[in-house]
Amino acid sequence: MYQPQQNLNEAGGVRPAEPRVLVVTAVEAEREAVLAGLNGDERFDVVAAGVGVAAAAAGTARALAGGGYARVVSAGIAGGFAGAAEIGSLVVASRIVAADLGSDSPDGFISVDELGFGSSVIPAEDEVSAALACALRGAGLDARLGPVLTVATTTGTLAGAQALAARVPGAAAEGMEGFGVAEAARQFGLPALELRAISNAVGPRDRESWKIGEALGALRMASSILPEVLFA
Ligand SMILES: O=C(O)c1cccc(C(=O)CC[C@H]2O[C@@H](n3cnc4c(=O)[nH]cnc43)[C@H](O)[C@@H]2O)c1
Repeated sequence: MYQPQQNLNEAGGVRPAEPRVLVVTAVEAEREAVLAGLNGDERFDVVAAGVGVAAAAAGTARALAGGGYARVVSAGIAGGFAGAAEIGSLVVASRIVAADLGSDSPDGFISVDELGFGSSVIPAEDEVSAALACALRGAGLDARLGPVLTVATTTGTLAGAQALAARVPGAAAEGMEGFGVAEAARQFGLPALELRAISNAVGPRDRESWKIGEALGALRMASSILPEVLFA
């Protein structure tokens, strides 16, 4: 994984002194889509930290340890919940929810919050996330604010999708990294937002229906809007 050195860019040149934005994706294809959208904007560092919340948190913390950042963005593809986010659309997180962080029981899921062991929700609806959703729509993109769930296992059944939608009212999208990125940012005292491009429907596993290329295209388009919003 590329480890940005705060004072030098990838070509070895001196970086701009202004606070920077760290964008964290899971895989290289997502990182390349974001970089294409940013079109060489050196105020951003983009790292592919790996799939899943542990890799996301560790990779984010590793990058932030170098200092110099003002904000963190978790970006990538995601599943969309029926009626909330269609394939090819974009979701900006109003809340970043660790939706399976807790305990199972005969009476159903018990969240870590209910267990008294911490919080599974990181609020993300601030003026910046709202401005991003607005700017995306202003650019003609299908974008909305909504809760983005982080799970350890991609949902693969209708019952699973229904259980998550009942657990998190208004759930818009499901990914596997956002809570890890946002928690690492929180521990560094930095704001975080999550931007997801929808590649598939959350529900019965149907690999053939995934539209990863379309979602990566939407992610690239959305990334081109980030500078005007994050450095307004
Ligand atoms: O089940 C499969 O065959 C399959 C094929 C390709 C990719 C997957 C993933 O689980 C990708 C996980 C990866 O992409 C994000 N993502 C995209 N859609 C979803 C989703 O519906 N639920 C959770 N995560 C999703 C995620 O952030 C990972 O980085 C499976």
